[in-house]
Amino acid sequence: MKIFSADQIYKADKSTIEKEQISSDMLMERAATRLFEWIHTRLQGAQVNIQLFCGIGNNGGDGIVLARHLQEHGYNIQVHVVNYSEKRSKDFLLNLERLKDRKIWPDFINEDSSFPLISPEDIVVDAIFGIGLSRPLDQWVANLIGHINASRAFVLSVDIPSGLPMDRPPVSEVIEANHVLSFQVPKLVFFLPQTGIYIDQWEILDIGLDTEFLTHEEVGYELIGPPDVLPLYRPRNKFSHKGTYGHAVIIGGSYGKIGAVQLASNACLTVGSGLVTAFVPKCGYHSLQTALPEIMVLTDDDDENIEQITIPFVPNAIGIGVGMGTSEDTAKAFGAFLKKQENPVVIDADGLNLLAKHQELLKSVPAQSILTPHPKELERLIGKWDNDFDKLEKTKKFSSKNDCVVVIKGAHSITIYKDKGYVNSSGNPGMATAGSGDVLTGMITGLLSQGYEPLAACVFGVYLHGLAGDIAVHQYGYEALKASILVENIGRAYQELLRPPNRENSQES
Ligand SMILES: NC(=O)C1=CN([C@@H]2O[C@H](COP(=O)(O)OP(=O)(O)OC[C@H]3O[C@@H](n4cnc5c(N)ncnc54)[C@H](OP(=O)(O)O)[C@@H]3O)[C@@H](O)[C@H]2O)[C@H](O)CC1
Ligand SMILES: [K+]
Repeated sequence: MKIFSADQIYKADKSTIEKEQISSDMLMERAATRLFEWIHTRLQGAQVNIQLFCGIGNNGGDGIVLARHLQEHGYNIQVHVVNYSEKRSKDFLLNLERLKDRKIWPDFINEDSSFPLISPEDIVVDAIFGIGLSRPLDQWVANLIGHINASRAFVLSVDIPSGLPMDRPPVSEVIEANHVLSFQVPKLVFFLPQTGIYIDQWEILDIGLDTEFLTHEEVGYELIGPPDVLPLYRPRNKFSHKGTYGHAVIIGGSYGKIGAVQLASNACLTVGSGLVTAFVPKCGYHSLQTALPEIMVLTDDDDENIEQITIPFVPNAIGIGVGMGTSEDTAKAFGAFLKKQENPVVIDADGLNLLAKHQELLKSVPAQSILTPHPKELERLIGKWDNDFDKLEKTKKFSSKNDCVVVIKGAHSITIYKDKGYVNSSGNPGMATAGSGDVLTGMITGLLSQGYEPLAACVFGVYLHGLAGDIAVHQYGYEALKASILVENIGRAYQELLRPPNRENSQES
């Protein structure tokens, strides 16, 4: 699903209005009707106190229209206009008049007003600012937002939590939304660590914006869910054999860190690589052969570290770096190995740390290779960033310059290739556990080995990894979720992804 910028959303509005030959207030009516339907379906007329805080722009206008619908259906409402500017939008004013025609007179909150009491049992509709926020809030507006946050009432935000800009981190107070009803498209800020913290849950309301525009407009980011990953899946062929699915090699490990290679190799095999060989220092031989009878093991001459990498065949895919250590000898072996590679490789963990330490090695990384850093590893590679948005821009530049795919691991892992980002939607906090990244590296390597293109292997692999975690969490809970359990659930994740839609349900919806 595409993620649009504020400018693109305004363009989509304009295009819809022109094509359908409707007025802008009709689009506002449509948007607010969706809001009303969402609330009405859930509340079914319940006499809970609903306090609507409306700004003076179109986000506020949505709130005012919603108030009218709620009142017409007998809900118990209080409407507050947050009077932060004299520059009221045309559709806000129009709908304010319509509200007054129905004998609903909002109270106006100004700089010197006292704030209304909000009980924890109330529902707050936050329609103060939408995607038009362009500068820091006046102090009294920030105070009002603080007052709403302190109320412990359920807060439903219209389009985006008020105070949250679309393209940079906030500098003042932001509504902490329990639920965001966002129009038509998800917003990038929902998925970034600095801004996603203001949102518990979000949902898209389809307000019928021009599909032609939405389909053809190029975007910088996409949100990846099942409809995006399913077309990437490569079905198995009846007459296939293990050779069809490639021979992958996982290179890594050092004394005390052989487990990382075990997890990655197991994940690589479980995701479907035909054959898997692990290359480790000698100390890893017995444990790997015992733990994973299906994989083959090659060893370095050294007992504890990798000092020379020799693979006596040409693998279909290589994942390198997990548990590998960063000793000088390993760095030399890594550098020499990279120079010999022609096909994309997957580089993780200490492989990334070595690249950061010896930046001259970057030119030996084959085109379209995959780098899977967590934020600290990314910082070592690309340097410090000012904020999450800057981090993404810098990563895009790094990816373009070095022709590599970068998977920024996190709550919503983002795969970057050149000027495009793919935001993952699966996964949960239980996956923040030792070895989770090793499993991902193994999975991506296993997908590459089966013939997935590098970018597809990342987007598909990251989603499947998160889905395995989402399935596992039902049985284990967040705390007890271990990386090996993720591997055990890769098969179920495939099944879940490929499960045909329930026909009855799909007919109803
Ligand atoms: N397609 C859709 O998604 C539709 C969305 N709708 C809703 O419209 C809003 C966007 O409305 P807009 O009027 O453009 O912007 P806001 O309501 O967010 O803000 C109103 C104006 O406030 C000014 N502004 C910005 N920052 C501040 C600030 N810190 N303090 C005071 N004032 C501020 C700014 O105007 P300026 O000219 O003064 O810069 C804003 O324009 C969207 O989120 C949806 O809720 C439509 O209803 C239907 C289609
Ligand atoms: K809002």
